[in-house]
Amino acid sequence: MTVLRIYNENDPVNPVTVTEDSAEIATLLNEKGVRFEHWPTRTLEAGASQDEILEAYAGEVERLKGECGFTTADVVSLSPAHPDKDAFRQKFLSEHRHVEDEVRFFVGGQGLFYLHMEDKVYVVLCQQNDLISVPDGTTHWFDMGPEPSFTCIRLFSNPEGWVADFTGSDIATRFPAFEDLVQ
Ligand SMILES: CSCCC(=O)C(=O)O
Ligand SMILES: [Fe+2]
Ligand code: NI
Repeated sequence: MTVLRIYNENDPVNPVTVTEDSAEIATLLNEKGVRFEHWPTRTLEAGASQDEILEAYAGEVERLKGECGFTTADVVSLSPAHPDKDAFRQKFLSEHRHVEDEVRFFVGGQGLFYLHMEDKVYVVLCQQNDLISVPDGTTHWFDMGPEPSFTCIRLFSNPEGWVADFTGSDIATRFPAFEDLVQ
């Protein structure tokens, strides 16, 4: 179940809001310009290829491309067996921003997005069928946990794909990690 926790940036221990109500999560995120939707489940064979996944969700991907001007889409998938899972986890675990919206659709699995917006940190546990779009310039980080298990469709308008501008802040080290929040 998708969960949203909202913290004051200076108090990573006591969230001011915790909700599992999808409609409330969407409302609270939309208020900050963060798109949050549930897409329908599309039937996929186990071990489906990137092209098969993108084909299955072609309708939604084309809609977002049309609405937001994205030009490319890819699929990122990690499992606990991935030899570089620790390096991948660290790559996203430092606060950064992008010059374009960060759009992620969870075909399967789950991951934690930490959105540092004004004086709050919105911690969103995204799971299967969740679509989140983090507005360009929003400082954020992502924790896939010690045993990552997710498949995400990513949409880009930047021809260079995933480019991050790290803020150099250590705020991510002060907030609860995936294993602290996800059972
Ligand atoms: C699920 S992709 C990992 C998250 C990400 O791309 C990012 O934080 O920039
Ligand atoms: Fe990012
Ligand atoms: Ni959900």
